Amino acid sequence: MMPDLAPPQESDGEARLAALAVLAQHARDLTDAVALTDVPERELRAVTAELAALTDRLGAARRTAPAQPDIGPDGRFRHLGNAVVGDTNPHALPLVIERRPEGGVRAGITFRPVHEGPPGLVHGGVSAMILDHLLGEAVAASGRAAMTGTLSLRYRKPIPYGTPVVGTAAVGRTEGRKTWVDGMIALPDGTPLVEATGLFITPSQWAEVVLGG
Ligand SMILES: CCCCCCCC/C=C\CCCCCCCC(=O)SCCNC(=O)CCNC(=O)[C@H](O)C(C)(C)COP(=O)(O)OP(=O)(O)OC[C@H]1O[C@@H](n2cnc3c(N)ncnc32)[C@H](O)[C@@H]1OP(=O)(O)O
Repeated sequence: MMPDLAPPQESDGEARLAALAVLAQHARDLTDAVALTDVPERELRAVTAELAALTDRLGAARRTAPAQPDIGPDGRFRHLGNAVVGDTNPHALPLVIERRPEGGVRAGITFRPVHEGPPGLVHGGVSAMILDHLLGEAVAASGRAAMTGTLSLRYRKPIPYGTPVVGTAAVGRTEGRKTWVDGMIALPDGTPLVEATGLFITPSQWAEVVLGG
């Protein structure tokens, strides 16, 4: 049984959502362009004025929250507004997560310069966010809906941005509403960069929820 999801907004047709996802990707590209631009000050000011006008246009009809979880046209749960995986959320990488046949989840990740923490390297809070989500998805893949209770990280090696790395997570054990789950971000050859372990708790009101594929 899926959790009760909010009814879709009238204006959330698939064509509009697809257009919003394209806009969100342009916003990500814009974010990268802002962080890395080397154009002169005069050009910066000109672009800023154009952007302010575009922000006003989008704000002409404004919601209080991004797209809420729903069931997509493929019959699968999706959360387009999510900060990590949401196609219509410019903040999302977005992470594309696969469920592994042997259990758990996997995602290829290429961090970008906007994720900078230490010079030239990925911010530890950004990798923590990705691992939090991956661990949560592993719990969901095991059929439970849960929220992070605790998350513990071991940063073994710095993560470079601009090169592909791999995130994985899998459930260890469960006890009542508690699920222990482990994950890591590693180089493609398996070298661990950040290891995570978390305790996820199924809120009592979600205890009856069994998530499908
Ligand atoms: C309608 C739509 C629904 C859609 C759902 C779809 C989901 C899946 C789909 C797709 C995957 C998505 C993946 C997302 C991943 C992202 C994850 C996040 O970032 S989540 C945000 C960050 N986490 C929070 O904000 C939690 C805030 N905290 C809380 O809400 C509560 O404290 C909560 C739920 C964690 C526990 O509340 P209680 O009221 O259920 O807990 P009590 O009944 O007091 O405790 C139960 C047991 O758990 C232990 N416990 C509780 N909190 C703990 C904690 N923080 N650490 C350790 N143990 C804890 C307690 O000691 C107790 O254990 P004893 O039974 O006595 O042995």
